[in-house]
Amino acid sequence: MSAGNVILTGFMGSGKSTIGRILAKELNTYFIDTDNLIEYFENRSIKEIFEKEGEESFRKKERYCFEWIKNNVKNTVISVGGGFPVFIPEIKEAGVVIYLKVDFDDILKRMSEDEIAKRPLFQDIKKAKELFSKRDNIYRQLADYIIENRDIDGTIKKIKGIIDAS
Ligand SMILES: Nc1ncnc2c1ncn2[C@@H]1O[C@H](COP(=O)(O)OP(=O)(O)OP(=O)(O)O)[C@@H](O)[C@H]1O
Ligand SMILES: O=C(O)C1=C[C@@H](O)[C@@H](O)[C@H](O)C1
Ligand SMILES: [Mg+2]
Repeated sequence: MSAGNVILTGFMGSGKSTIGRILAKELNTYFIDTDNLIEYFENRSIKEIFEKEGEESFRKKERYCFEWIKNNVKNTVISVGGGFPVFIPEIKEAGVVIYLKVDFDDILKRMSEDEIAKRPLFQDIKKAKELFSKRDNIYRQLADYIIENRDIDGTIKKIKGIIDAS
């Protein structure tokens, strides 16, 4: 990867973690997932953080993560949490931002019950859908590139094209 970091954004279940991990391997570079990083630093799950301390506290931890990444991380594929760009609109300062846009119904089809259980803001499907609609605009505005409704291979191919051209 020639330039700095590649940052994947999008709603819960849009594939940021899955795609990011594969992409980093294929590019032979580093991979960071902010949700995993927070769980590692805290030695507990996001679900537990939300339950014990609430969302606001989680967002502070994301902010800390962002500052750390901005100051210390280069040439890395970074998958951020679904709300990360919403609460940290300066996200572009840390790299090229790619929004993985997937329709809500497709997200629902691909998420298992176990995966839904790990996501505190996905417990009520109606509320999750409203959140999805509210956030789409924000993701779009903060993205350098948008990739819509592709399978895993197609998404990775597109991202590689973006990296090669930049
Ligand atoms: N392009 C894709 N096509 C089909 N299924 C996918 C695709 N990308 C990811 N998946 C599947 O969707 C599920 C959720 O993906 P993933 O955990 O990567 O989402 P995420 O964007 O990181 O979500 P979160 O913001 O909650 O961390 C996984 O089971 C994954 O295998
Ligand atoms: O969309 C969100 O706000 C979230 C998405 C997940 O990746 C986690 O960061 C957490 O569950 C919150
Ligand atoms: Mg993820």
